[in-house]
Amino acid sequence: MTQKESNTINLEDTFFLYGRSSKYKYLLKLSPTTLTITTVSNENESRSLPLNNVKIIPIDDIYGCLCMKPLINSKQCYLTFYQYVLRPPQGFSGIFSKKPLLHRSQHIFSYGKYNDYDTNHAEVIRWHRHIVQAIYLRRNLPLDIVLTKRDKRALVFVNPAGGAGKAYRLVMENVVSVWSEAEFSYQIVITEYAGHARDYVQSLDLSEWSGIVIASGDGLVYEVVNGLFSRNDWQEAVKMPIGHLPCGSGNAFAASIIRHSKQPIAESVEKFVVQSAILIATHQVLPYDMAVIDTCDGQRVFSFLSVEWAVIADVDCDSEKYRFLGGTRFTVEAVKRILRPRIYTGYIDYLPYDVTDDTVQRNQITSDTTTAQLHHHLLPLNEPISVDPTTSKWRRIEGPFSYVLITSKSALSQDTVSTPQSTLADGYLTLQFIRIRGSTRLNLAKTLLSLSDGKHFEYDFVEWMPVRAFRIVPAATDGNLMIDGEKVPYGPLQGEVLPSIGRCMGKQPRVD
Ligand SMILES: Nc1ncnc2c1ncn2[C@@H]1O[C@H](COP(=O)(O)OP(=O)(O)OP(=O)(O)O)[C@@H](O)[C@H]1O
Repeated sequence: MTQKESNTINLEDTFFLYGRSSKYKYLLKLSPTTLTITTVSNENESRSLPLNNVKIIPIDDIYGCLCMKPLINSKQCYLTFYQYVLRPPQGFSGIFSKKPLLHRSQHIFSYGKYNDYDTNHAEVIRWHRHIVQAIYLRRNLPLDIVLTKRDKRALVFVNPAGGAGKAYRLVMENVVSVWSEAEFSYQIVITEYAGHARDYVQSLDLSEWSGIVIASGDGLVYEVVNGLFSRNDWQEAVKMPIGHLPCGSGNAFAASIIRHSKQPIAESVEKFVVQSAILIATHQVLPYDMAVIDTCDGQRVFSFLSVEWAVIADVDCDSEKYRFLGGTRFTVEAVKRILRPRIYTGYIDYLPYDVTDDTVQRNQITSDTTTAQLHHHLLPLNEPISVDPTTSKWRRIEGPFSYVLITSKSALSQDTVSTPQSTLADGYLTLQFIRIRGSTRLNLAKTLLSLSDGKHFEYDFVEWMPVRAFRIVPAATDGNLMIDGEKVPYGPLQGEVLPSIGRCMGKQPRVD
């Protein structure tokens, strides 16, 4: 926020709380960062003031503000603030848990200082404009977006097949009201077939939209992201901010974005959707890492989440038949896999992450860069990688493995923390694996159970490291390999991190 812009946000006036007796009035003071509400006695009444008569609300906790007309003829006008804030659990739930919960509330104030409605209305409109401006400035959006996208709508893809068919209802019942409170403008497109969103973004006029929101699971995010990369102007297209409403059975992107902001993930599906809707409406534009991946059938795809092999790929892929269970499908399949573990033979080559490797900075993307050129360390997939320590920085891990996961984000679903230390843009991928040693069943059980809070990294049989690039070479000809939860042909597969190449609708953690 520039000094000039923030100086304009300074208002002070007296309001009444809607629906309450007029024994108190409320002095509202707006600054660029806070709204202060001071309760004062109404001069016509001689009442004592309540304790804590000053309430300071950070602008970061206000996600919207609306100006409303009275239903009946009146000179008063109303100003409503919508607030979303972490607070200790209250009432019955507070007995069992002290974990703070996100709470949505509204404050409706009436204003009637002047004798005519029009003057009061003009004053409330002025308050509304300044509050909206304060919320907007707190978002600290990049200048190009402020200059070109301020009044543009977001394009929202809703997948009617997503999340066991619940995506559309989740949006209508939980998102629409929040977005009207936040005055977030959008247009919904309901996807009609698998691949529709991908086709749609390939010919999208980028200048017409402020961002793209996906109301589905990670599958539709993958489609949209890869659709953007397949455009001739992919260099511009991948800068389009992507938001995720977690309406699928796997919602790792939304979970990783919320984890990055250091908010707890709301426990019910509906509240998680509301939490994401509020974050999207008030989002900052954050960069995130991706990976370029070459598969054995000659395809090049772009991953925003993970590469899975061995048990983790089996659970993700083979749980598809339990889609009707929603997120529980992963648990059901995991139990089966622990009881009958499979062994994956082969090896993994990797290039360790080295902070002094500045190839990425030296090779900036220009409008001439093609997606085929979008790597610095990969060889053609059929060319062997030298792992001779005297001549090469690449290293090899020999299998067999029971568990292999490579991630660029922290979450693998809303209740799975695969890589606890990951932020959205670390600049590296995290390779984690379990070699077949000791008791495979017990090790897998401990690992899969600890994924709920990311504590599996504490077991010494779970090995992990940050890598710049990798190549998985399975020895067998059949098995499961998944990219961002999508099955890909089984065979050698390689990838390299693309630091900060994507942009998402997220929030930096609060510094209070
Ligand atoms: N109208 C549609 N009918 C059928 N499939 C669709 C439609 N629109 C999109 N799809 C496809 O649905 C697939 C599943 O979506 P997504 O992953 O987003 O949701 P999900 O419920 O979490 O599923 P999963 O957990 O399997 O990823 C996507 O690959 C997408 O291509």
